[in-house]
Amino acid sequence: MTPAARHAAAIGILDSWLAGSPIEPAYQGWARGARYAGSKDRAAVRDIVFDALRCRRSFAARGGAETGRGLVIGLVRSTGGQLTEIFSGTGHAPEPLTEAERAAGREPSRNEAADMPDWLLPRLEEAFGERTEAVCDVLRRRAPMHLRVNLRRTDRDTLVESLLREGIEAEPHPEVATAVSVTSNPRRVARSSALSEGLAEVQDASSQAVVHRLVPYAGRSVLDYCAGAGGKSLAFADLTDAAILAHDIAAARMADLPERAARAGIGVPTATPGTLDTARQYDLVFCDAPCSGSGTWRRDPEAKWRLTPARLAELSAMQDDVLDAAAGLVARDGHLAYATCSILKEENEDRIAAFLARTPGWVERERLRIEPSETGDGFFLAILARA
Ligand SMILES: C[S@@+](CC[C@H](N)C(=O)[O-])C[C@H]1O[C@@H](n2cnc3c(N)ncnc32)[C@H](O)[C@@H]1O
Repeated sequence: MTPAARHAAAIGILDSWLAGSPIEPAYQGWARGARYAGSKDRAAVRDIVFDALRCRRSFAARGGAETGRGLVIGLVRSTGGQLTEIFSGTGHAPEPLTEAERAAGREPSRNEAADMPDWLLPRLEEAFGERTEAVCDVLRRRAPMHLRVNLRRTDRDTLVESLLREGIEAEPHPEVATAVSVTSNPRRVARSSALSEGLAEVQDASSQAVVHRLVPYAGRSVLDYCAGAGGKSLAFADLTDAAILAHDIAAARMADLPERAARAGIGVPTATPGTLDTARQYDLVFCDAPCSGSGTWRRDPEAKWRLTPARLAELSAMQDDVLDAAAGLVARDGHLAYATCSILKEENEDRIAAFLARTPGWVERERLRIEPSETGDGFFLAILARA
């Protein structure tokens, strides 16, 4: 496919999305019909679509319309590309710009330039003050890819060498001791032998940093109460000798965990609310709570436009329920840790304040707030204990 044909494909996918289809089915619908598209074409089309999702408002302003064409015109204008080369009308390229399209388009307003829904900006300002613009700007860019070295299998330098043999360049992360930043060919990682042999797991550096901060509190037992796919359970098992139990309300989310644990040379049993022994207590109960994911919106930009005030309130109620249930499982001298990959105060500091207000006898011991940046996703962690 020519670059122009790739942009034409992205326009079609973005139009389906704007008409109400979720982005994955919209992309897959195109990909299924595009037998002529090789893996590089598919990756390039996906990149254009996701760039446009991340920068929806600013691209629509520069492109003069919130349509697939408008977003892609805005993208080309924003990135200094040649509109006449992409919109040439030849072969499978998009049609040339009309007079009206050439005349349309303007510099985005301050809110549009942040590429955030209007209702969210004041909430981000509450959390970040003068840094709000910089934080929004980070979320407009592609996310870095990080791996966690599995220390029970290898070390970071050996992992970097092993990746290089498969044409993947990577370097030690500047801040997180177990993390490696992939600097070339990230799409090869999923099928690399480093992953299939259990030398590493894909995990953002901020997720790893949260586990590092909790290692001193692990004691002899950790309950990963909202384990999901179990990335943090595996990190705990690699970094501590504590017994780890992975728990989630949805068993299906943990389906791959036993296999991943076996590959890493560790054992991580799983439980659900139906099987969890609620009479048992743990030195550390870790709640990686369901949240808006706003600290990771670079990876899932669709979610930025899908979140509503009503959904945020629903999430806050779920977060409160998780904290209440988890607190009862903490041993007398143990710790309760609450984390989200959200950057919204409502899901973070406010949830801790509400828990402490309604649950006498608990105090906050430590807090970590990680701003989304070139080095990792946004994260929040609070560590609580009985007074
Ligand atoms: C942010 S994700 C966890 C991510 C995971 N810890 C990781 O590192 O990949 C939140 C998880 O909480 C689970 N969850 C939601 N409500 C829950 C509840 N009341 N009890 C336990 N798990 C819950 C969801 O099924 C989801 O898998």
